[in-house]
Amino acid sequence: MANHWWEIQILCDLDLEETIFWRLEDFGCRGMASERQKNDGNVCLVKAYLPQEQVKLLDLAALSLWLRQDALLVGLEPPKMQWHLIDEEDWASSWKQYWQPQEVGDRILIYPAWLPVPEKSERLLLRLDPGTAFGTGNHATTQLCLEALEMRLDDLPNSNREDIVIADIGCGSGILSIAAILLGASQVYAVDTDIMAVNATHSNRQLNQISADRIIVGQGSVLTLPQMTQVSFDGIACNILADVIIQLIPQITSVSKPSTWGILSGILIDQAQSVADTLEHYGWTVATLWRRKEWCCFNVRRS
Ligand SMILES: C[S@@+](CC[C@H](N)C(=O)[O-])C[C@H]1O[C@@H](n2cnc3c(N)ncnc32)[C@H](O)[C@@H]1O
Repeated sequence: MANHWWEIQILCDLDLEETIFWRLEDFGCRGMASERQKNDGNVCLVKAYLPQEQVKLLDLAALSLWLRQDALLVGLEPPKMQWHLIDEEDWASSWKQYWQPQEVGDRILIYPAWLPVPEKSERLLLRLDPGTAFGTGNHATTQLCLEALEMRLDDLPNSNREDIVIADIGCGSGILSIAAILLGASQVYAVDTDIMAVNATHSNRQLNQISADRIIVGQGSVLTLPQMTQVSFDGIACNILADVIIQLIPQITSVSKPSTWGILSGILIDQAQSVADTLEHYGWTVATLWRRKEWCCFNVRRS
């Protein structure tokens, strides 16, 4: 049976675009795009997609109500929202039209797999077909991780970088694993509880012509890592939600060594304190906290 996706279409005042993106992200949408209307530059059409089984009709109606309230609160015309089901194939092609190459940080260019590879690029080309897995590089939480990885790895001399082994917990499309290799890390062990993410990471590794012994992927979570390797991790990247990260901190601690650093993202600013408290309890120091929109990313190290 074909998988179906909700396509949500929202016609709104341009000033509401940012708030609507925020709501849609929070709602769990994967793949969002916005287009200015040709006949009125102050109006845009936002489209967002999510798997059918993820929400019920009632949830969509509630979302529509929130959007209405958000608009009324700031004195703007309420947006017009409609939704319908589309086949997975249509979802993939609708969404692919909108996803464009994107520069992240100083060195990386995320590049959709279906576009022809540019002959020359001053940036590291990270080719990606996320399929249904999370991790296109559009999301603030992923961008924060990519920038943090760049900073961590660029700070090291080349000779040291070649020995760096990283764990990518919740690898999604494999975007962080691939970025780490492009930035010079030696090996990445990537895990995700979702088999679709594991498959996406495998195929994106191949797409980027990275050998299978440099990105090793497994289905599972932190405690799967010691079954995959005896090597200790120099760095850990984990972009999941705060509640999950808090639960995983003891396990993350158990697979790290005294010099391990960590990049933890997917944390809403309101939840930062409870993550920081748990980290401190397990002997981690928050070196820096980076913010983008309502999200933050912790750069941590063992005390
Ligand atoms: C927000 S996505 C991050 C994807 C990618 N790493 C990125 O930065 O864009 C979170 C991923 O974590 C996975 N996940 C959720 N809970 C997990 C857990 N307890 N252990 C491992 N992976 C988990 C999800 O399946 C999802 O693919």
